[in-house]
Amino acid sequence: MSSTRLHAAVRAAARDRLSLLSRLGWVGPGLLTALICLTVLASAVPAATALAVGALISGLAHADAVAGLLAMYALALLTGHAVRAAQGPLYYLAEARVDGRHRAELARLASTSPTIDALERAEVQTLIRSARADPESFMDGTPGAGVLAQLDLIGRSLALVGAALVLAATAWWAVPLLVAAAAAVHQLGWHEGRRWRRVWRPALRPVMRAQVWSDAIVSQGAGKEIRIFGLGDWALDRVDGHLREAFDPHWPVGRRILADKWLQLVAVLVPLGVVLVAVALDAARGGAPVAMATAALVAATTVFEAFNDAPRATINAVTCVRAFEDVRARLAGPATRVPAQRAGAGEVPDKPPLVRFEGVRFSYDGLSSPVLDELDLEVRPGELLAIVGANGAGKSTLIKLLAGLYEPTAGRITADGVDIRDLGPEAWRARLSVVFQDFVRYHLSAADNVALGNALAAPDRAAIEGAARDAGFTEVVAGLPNGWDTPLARDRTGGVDLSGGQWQQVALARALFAARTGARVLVLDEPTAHLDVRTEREVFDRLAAHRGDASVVLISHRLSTVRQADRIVLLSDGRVTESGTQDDLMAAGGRYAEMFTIQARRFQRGYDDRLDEGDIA
Ligand SMILES: Nc1ncnc2c1ncn2[C@@H]1O[C@H](COP(=O)(O)OP(=O)(O)OP(=O)(O)O)[C@@H](O)[C@H]1O
Repeated sequence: MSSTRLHAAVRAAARDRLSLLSRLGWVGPGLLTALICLTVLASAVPAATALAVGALISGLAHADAVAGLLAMYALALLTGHAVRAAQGPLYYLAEARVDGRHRAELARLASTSPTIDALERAEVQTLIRSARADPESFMDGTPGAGVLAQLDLIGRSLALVGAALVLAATAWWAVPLLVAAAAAVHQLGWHEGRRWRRVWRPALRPVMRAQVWSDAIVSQGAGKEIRIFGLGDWALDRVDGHLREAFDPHWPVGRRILADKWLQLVAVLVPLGVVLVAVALDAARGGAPVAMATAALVAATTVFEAFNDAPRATINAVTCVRAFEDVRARLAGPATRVPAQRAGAGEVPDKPPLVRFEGVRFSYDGLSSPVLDELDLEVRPGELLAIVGANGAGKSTLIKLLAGLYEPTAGRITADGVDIRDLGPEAWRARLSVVFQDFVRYHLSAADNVALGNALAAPDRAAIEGAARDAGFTEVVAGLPNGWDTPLARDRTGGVDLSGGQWQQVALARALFAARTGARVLVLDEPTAHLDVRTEREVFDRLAAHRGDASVVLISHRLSTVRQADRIVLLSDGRVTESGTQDDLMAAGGRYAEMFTIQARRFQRGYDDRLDEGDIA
C-alpha cells in the first residue's frame, strides 16, 4: 500500500472510530458516567494485579506479611471480577440505548424524507437494511456494540500504559517488542474481520429475499394464496435457496480463516515466550528481584490484551454508520431544497388553492419514455375534478406528484402561484389528504383508522363519527363487537377484518376526517373500486355533499360515477387530451365518449362497467 493510501486509510479509520465515539452521548449522562468510572477502574486492575502478585511472591518469605499481601492480591482479583460483573449489564443497557436511538434516527430519516423515489430503489433498501442492523440478521457488531468497543479500547489503552510501566521497570526492551507484536495480532484480527465482512456484505440481498418469503409463509394475506396455489413447499425451497446463496460462501472463507489462525498464534506465542523466558532467566541469575520479574510476567500478558479489541464489532458498526450516512445523503437528495423565503412561501391559505400543473414531465428510472409529458392541468378551488384514463396512463403518478412524493423531472406544480416545493412538504401536506389505491389497513381500532387521516389533529370523536357518517361507515361500526374501539385486524384480540368495500369506506372516512380538520384538497385514487355500483354512487353523492369547500380530485375507472363531476379530464399519452363536463365530452365525441359508450353498453348487458386497457383504441 502506498504511503498516501495508508495515510488516507488511517485517517478514515480514525474518523470512523471518532464517529462511533461521538454516539456515546446517546447512552445518557448517568449511565455514561458509570461506564467511564468502571472503565478507568478496570484499566487499573491489570497493573495492580501484577504488582500484587509480585509483592506476594516476594513476601512469601515473611510469614507476618503474607496475610496482608494475600488480602491485597485478593482485593485486586475481586475488584477485577466485580468490575466485569458490573460492566456486563451496563454495557448491555448502553448498547441497547445506542442501537435504539440509531434505529429511531434511521426510521425518522426514512419516514420524513420529502419524496419516496429514493426509498423505492433497491440499493437504498439494501443500505437501510444494512444501516438498521436488525437483530435477526445482524449477529454481532450493531452500532451499540461498536460504540462500546471504542470505550473498551480506551480502557485497554489505559491498562496498557499501566502494564507497560510495570514491565519497563524490569525489562524495558520487552515493551516495544510486545506492543509491536500485539499490534500485529490486532492487525491480523482486522484483516480477518474484513474477510468476513466481504463475504457477509453480498449475503444481505439473498437474506432479504429469504425474509420476504419466510414472512409471506406466515402472513395472513399471502398465506391464502400460498395455500390455494399449493405454494408452501415452493416458498420454503425459495427460502432455502436464498439462504444457501447467502451463507454457502461463508464456509470456505471460515475454513481459510481457521487455517490462517496459526499466524496469530505465532505472533502471540513467539514474542511472549521470548519475554517470559528472558525475564525468568534474568531473575534466576539474580538480575531482577523475583517480585519484579513476576509482576513483569503478569504485565506482559496484559500488554497483549490491550490490543485484543473486537474488530468485528467495530467493522460492522462502522458499516452500519456509513450506510446510515449514505441513506441520509440519498434521502435528502434534490427534493429538500430549502423553502424559499418569499411572500406566500411556507404558508398555505385556509381556502382551497388553485393548483396548476405547468408543463410537468416525469419519468421513472429505467423507463424509456416519460409517464407524464408536458402535462398542463388545473384543479380549481372547490371543484370536483375527475381524472380518467386507461391502466398505466399515469393517474396515480400524477397524484404522487401532486402530493410531493415525487418531484417533476421538468415543469412545476403550483398552489396559488407558489411552487409546492417552495411551500415545503409539511405545510403543503397539511392542506392535502390523499387516499391511495393501496391505502394502509392499520392494525388499530376503527376510530384510530379514521383519525389517521390527519395524525396531527386531535382525535376528536365527534369529527371521526361525522366523517364516518358522511362515508357511509356508521352502519358497519354499529355491527362491530366493540364499536369504535374494535381493532380492525383479526390477529389482534377482539379484532375483526372488514371486507374490501368496507375498508374503502374507512379510507374515505379518513379523507373526510382530514377535510373536517383542515385539508382543503382531497385526492381519492380509485376509492370505490371494491364497491358495487349502487354503493359507489352513494359514496360519490356523499363525497359531493360533505366535502365542504374542499377541492376533490377523484380517479375512477367507472365513468357512470364520474359523470357527475364538475369537470372530467382524460389522461392519455402523458397529458390531458380531453377536458370538460360530461355533456361537453359526450358532445365532442372523442375518446371519452367512446369509452363511456362502451361501458354503458356493457352495463346494460349486465357486465361490470369498469374501463379495461383494451377499451381505448
Ligand atoms: N414506482 C414505479 N417505478 C417504475 N415505474 C412505475 C412505477 N409506478 C408506476 N410505474 C409505471 O408508470 C406508468 C404509470 O403508472 P400509474 O400507476 O401512474 O398508472 P395509472 O394510470 O394509475 O394506472 P392504473 O389505472 O392501472 O392504476 C406505468 O407504466 C407503470 O408501470
